[in-house]
Amino acid sequence: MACKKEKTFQFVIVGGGIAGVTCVEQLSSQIPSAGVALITAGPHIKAVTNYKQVSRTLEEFNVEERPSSVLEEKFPNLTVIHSAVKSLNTQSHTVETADGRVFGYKKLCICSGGRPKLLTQDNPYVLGIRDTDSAKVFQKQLSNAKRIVIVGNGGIALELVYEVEGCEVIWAVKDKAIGNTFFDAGAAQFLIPSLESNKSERAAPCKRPRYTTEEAAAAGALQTFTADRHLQRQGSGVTEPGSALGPDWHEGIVLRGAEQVSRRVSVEYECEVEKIFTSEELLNSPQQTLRPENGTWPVYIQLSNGQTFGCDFVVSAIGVVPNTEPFLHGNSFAVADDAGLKVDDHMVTSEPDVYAAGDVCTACWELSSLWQQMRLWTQARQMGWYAGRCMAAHVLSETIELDFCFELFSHITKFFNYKVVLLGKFNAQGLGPDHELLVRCTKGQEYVKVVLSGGKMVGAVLIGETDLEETFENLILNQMDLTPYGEELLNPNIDIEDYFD
Ligand SMILES: Cc1cc2nc3c(=O)[nH]c(=O)nc-3n(C[C@H](O)[C@H](O)[C@H](O)COP(=O)(O)OP(=O)(O)OC[C@H]3O[C@@H](n4cnc5c(N)ncnc54)[C@H](O)[C@@H]3O)c2cc1C
Ligand SMILES: NC(=O)C1=CN([C@@H]2O[C@H](COP(=O)(O)OP(=O)(O)OC[C@H]3O[C@@H](n4cnc5c(N)ncnc54)[C@H](OP(=O)(O)O)[C@@H]3O)[C@@H](O)[C@H]2O)C=CC1
Repeated sequence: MACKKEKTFQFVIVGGGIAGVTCVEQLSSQIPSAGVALITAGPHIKAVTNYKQVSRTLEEFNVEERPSSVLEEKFPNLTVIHSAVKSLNTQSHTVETADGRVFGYKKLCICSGGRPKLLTQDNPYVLGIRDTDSAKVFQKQLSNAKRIVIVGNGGIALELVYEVEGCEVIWAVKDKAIGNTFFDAGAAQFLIPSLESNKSERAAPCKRPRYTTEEAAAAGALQTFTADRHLQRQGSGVTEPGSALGPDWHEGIVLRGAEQVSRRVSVEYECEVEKIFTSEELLNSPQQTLRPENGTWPVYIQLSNGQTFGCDFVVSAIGVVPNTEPFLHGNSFAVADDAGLKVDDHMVTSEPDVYAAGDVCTACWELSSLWQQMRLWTQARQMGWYAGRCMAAHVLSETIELDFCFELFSHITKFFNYKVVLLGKFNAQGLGPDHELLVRCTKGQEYVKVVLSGGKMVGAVLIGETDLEETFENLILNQMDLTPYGEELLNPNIDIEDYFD
């Protein structure tokens, strides 16, 4: 880094996604006189709008892309620099941008997000979806496609298989059930019928009826309850990167292929990708598993279950890799197994005066037994906000404790047009055999799962308009012994909110 330092800022934040922007906002409001620079590779920044605290830990908000001038007008001490950081020298406390400028910092926060993991690199027929540009490329290619293969079993795959129309979708998952990142097999079973119906045919998920006996009987719901509702106690065991998209990213864009069909999804379970190849490679290969249409598709994908599918393109939805390049070179950052920058309970990396937040970092403090990191919008906002507070506190020589939002994992989202709330150890993560599950399910309406450990509630999955999130959040947070209530906990004829008031 031979160039001359242009300016030194008290705080430099790298990345204009939710983590970076929230960090900037927090710092700028807490210490308005401090010089803050936001260095970001993308042309826009992300802004949280319509923020709503749903309960103690659950939050909902929209995210908008905005010109950075909006932020600069709001915070006069902020300078936004639109260029990628190409190198960082933690010894001299400087960063160099792709356009050759060098800036000094007193404290730096890396919020450079992540990029999609790709099944193969540099294959034009394998797409990852991350930012607005990659979503546009996907949309354009889809408009001419008759068949696509989606690989992966997490958030993006769940959204795409439901949203894509006018195109046959082959969904390759490596598990026995769909949506393994968010659900167990029971929830997957509940959701699968939504995939089999046309989007236009499916009933809008209804608001949860209150289950008083009279109302249920009057509405004919009692019959539904006895026929379809199952209350079970189960045994245990069960280019320049832009900012990541987020909630409802697909709502403003048409995801339609070239066919007249509405939705046609077939799921290939328990398989991984063995090979991806072009029609020429296929025709030159001696393999025997050819299908009649072979040679007519631009790309082929061979799965470990012996099936080979031709398609217009493959979507690689297999998770994200933290964007740590090129920051690592020449520095000695401690990096976690998932390639994220390790941060402690003050969001500090292993390098002095360097913090990190959002998808790029890996939480390495002693985690609460009810919280885990997932690379989500909400956590990016919470980490960016908390990193800003920690940076300010360190400059002001104040002490700061780990924020309450890291006590309990909570996430609200929507899959297959159902509201989905995840709390705590919703999939009994890390609990071993020492837990039990209570499940209540009404076909087409709601799926409620509670995870109990030692008689206490430690997690829950709520699908549909259950209205249970606040009560369950309280039960998880207060760790009340629920043994005396047993299965009554999910009895639909008991208003649980009143029960625990
Ligand atoms: C398709 C899709 C749908 C999603 N849906 C949801 C959802 O419904 N709910 C949810 O909670 N989460 C969702 N997520 C996840 C969520 O979007 C991310 O967890 C979150 O946006 C991460 O925020 P971030 O600020 O850490 O990173 P990003 O948003 O990725 O921002 C990183 C920023 O860093 C910049 N940058 C990168 N490298 C450099 C560099 N070298 N120099 C300077 N700047 C750099 C980028 O330009 C960008 O501005 C979704 C993600 C995707 C891809
Ligand atoms: N509504 C929401 O909350 C949404 C959130 N997101 C977020 O956006 C980010 C990107 O989403 P996405 O890409 O779906 O990532 P996710 O992490 O959600 O899911 C990745 C999926 O791919 C599987 N996988 C990993 N490697 C392979 C492989 N080689 N072959 C086949 N499958 C593999 C993973 O299995 P395993 O877990 O066993 O490794 C997992 O099921 C995530 O952070 C996600 O949380 C995205 C969309 C919606």
